[in-house]
Formats: sequence, structure tokens, C-alpha cells
Amino acid sequence: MKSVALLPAGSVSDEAARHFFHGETVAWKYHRLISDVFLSTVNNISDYSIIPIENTIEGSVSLHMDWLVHEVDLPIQAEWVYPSIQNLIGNQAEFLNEAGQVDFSKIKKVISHPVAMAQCLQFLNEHLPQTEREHTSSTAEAVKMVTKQPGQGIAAIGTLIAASNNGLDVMARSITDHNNNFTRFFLVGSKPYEAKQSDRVKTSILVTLPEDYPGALHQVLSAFAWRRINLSRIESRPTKKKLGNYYFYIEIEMALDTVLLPSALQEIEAIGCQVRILGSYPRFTYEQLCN
Ligand SMILES: O=C(O)C(=O)Cc1ccccc1
Repeated sequence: MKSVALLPAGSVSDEAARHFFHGETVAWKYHRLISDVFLSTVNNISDYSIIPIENTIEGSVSLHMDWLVHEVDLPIQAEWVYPSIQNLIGNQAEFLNEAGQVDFSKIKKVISHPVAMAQCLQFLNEHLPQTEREHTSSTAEAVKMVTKQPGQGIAAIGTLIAASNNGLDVMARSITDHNNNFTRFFLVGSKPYEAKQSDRVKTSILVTLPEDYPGALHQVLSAFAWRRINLSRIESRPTKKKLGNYYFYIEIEMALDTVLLPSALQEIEAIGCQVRILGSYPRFTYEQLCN
């Protein structure tokens, strides 16, 4: 049986994980912090870790991306997307007005994971403009914290499962600013994931440019361009070694062993760039996993 590390039960990661592993037998290892989710697989306690990596509204989850790149060396084994729907959760009785309706102005503080909070900014600005906001390590953690501090006027943003797991009320449903709100998840670990096949394969690499080489990024991109290799994402992040030094995270729409790709990577190395392969892995759409 596979063991899989992830953020706590009732988190968006938990929902997304059940969707991905539907039909497989899995031992779930829940962790409060994403660092412990990574370390569980690094220390061979789990076969894989599940990492939310990018969101339609918020973009890259920088903390998770930085862990993947700087702190661990765990290849990406699969990628899938999952729609995250957020809800305003609390003990409704705390916030009722005289007419027996929930009065949002009675909420003193809203807590949630920063990505979930960012997905609901329009709702928060419209309905809870003055309310204090605080970040937690996951949406599931936020919902649990509400039960630990009863009568303090705290509400959380989280999943319907977390509300029901903690015996709390859903005070507003589906409060994300856009319906088309998807999160991309990575499955990372040293064993290839072979239980499901996909005809769509991607390769993720990190490229560090040589210093003082004018036009280096242009040359990197042209190594892909003239071979008509499709890139679907390119992002720069600090190397953390020196202010102004960046690496480029690049997603390529083909498998690493596809004829043209190794020669493109050799060409990039020949310019003096460092190339690190983060993984070559199947990607699954939401629809593919639903069938
Ligand atoms: O906090 C959670 O529930 C997570 O799994 C992280 C997250 C938060 C918001 C959107 C996607 C993933």
C-alpha cells in the first residue's frame, strides 16, 4: 500500500488527494506544516508528498515552490488540477443578529491559509472590510482553531468537509472570487507513479544563468523555440544566494526522453547555464480524473 503525506484532513489538499487516488488504497499521513509534508517523504516515512504548487487566482505558492527547489531533492512524479471551493465557516450562533440572521459585522477575525484568503479577497472586502485577517498553515487548521477558541468571534475559510468534521456551520458557501478557480498539485517522491497513465507528459527544469552573460535568457528560450518545443510556464525566483540572482523555473510540454529535448538541454548547458531536472511526469486534467 502507498503511503502519502499531505496537509491535514479536510484541507483542500486532502480533497484533491482523494480525487487523484480514487480507487487506490492509500495510507494517509497528515501533517500540520508543509515542511513536514515534504520531510515525511525525504525521511522515507511516506512514498509520496502532495504539494499545492499553483493557483489560478494567486499564482505560484512561493513557500512550497521554494521548498521543492531549495530544501529537498524529490522528483515530481505526477501533476493534476483540482477546483478549490472555499466557504466561510464558524459557530453561527456567535454571529446572529436580533432577527436571527448571521451578521458578518459581528465577526472579529477571519483566519485561513494565505492562498485560500487570496482567493476570496473580493468577498472579504465587500462583506468583512474591517475584519482582522490572519494566516494559518492550512484551511483545515484554520477551521480547527475556530473550535479551540469558542466565543472569540473567529471565523475560518475552508472546505465543507472541514466544517462538518469540526461540527461548525457554513455561514457563506462558495465565496471564491472566480468560479474557474483551480489549484495545481504535484505528487513528489523518488518512486515513479505508474498506477494511472496519461498521454500528456511534462518536464520541469530549473535553469541558472551564467553571470554577466548578456542575452543568456534569450539564448535559453531560443534553444526551445527553434526546435518548436512548447513551454507552458516560465517563472523567475531568487536563488537566495545573492540579491539580484535568479533561477528560471521552466515547464516543457514533452517528456524528457523525447528526441529534441536532450539536445536543447545540452545546448543550454553549453552556454554555461546550470540545468536541474525537477521531473518528467504525467499530468492529469480534472476531467481525466473524473472519468
Ligand atoms: O490549506 C489547505 O487546505 C491546502 O491544502 C493548501 C491550499 C489552500 C488553498 C488552495 C489550495 C491549497
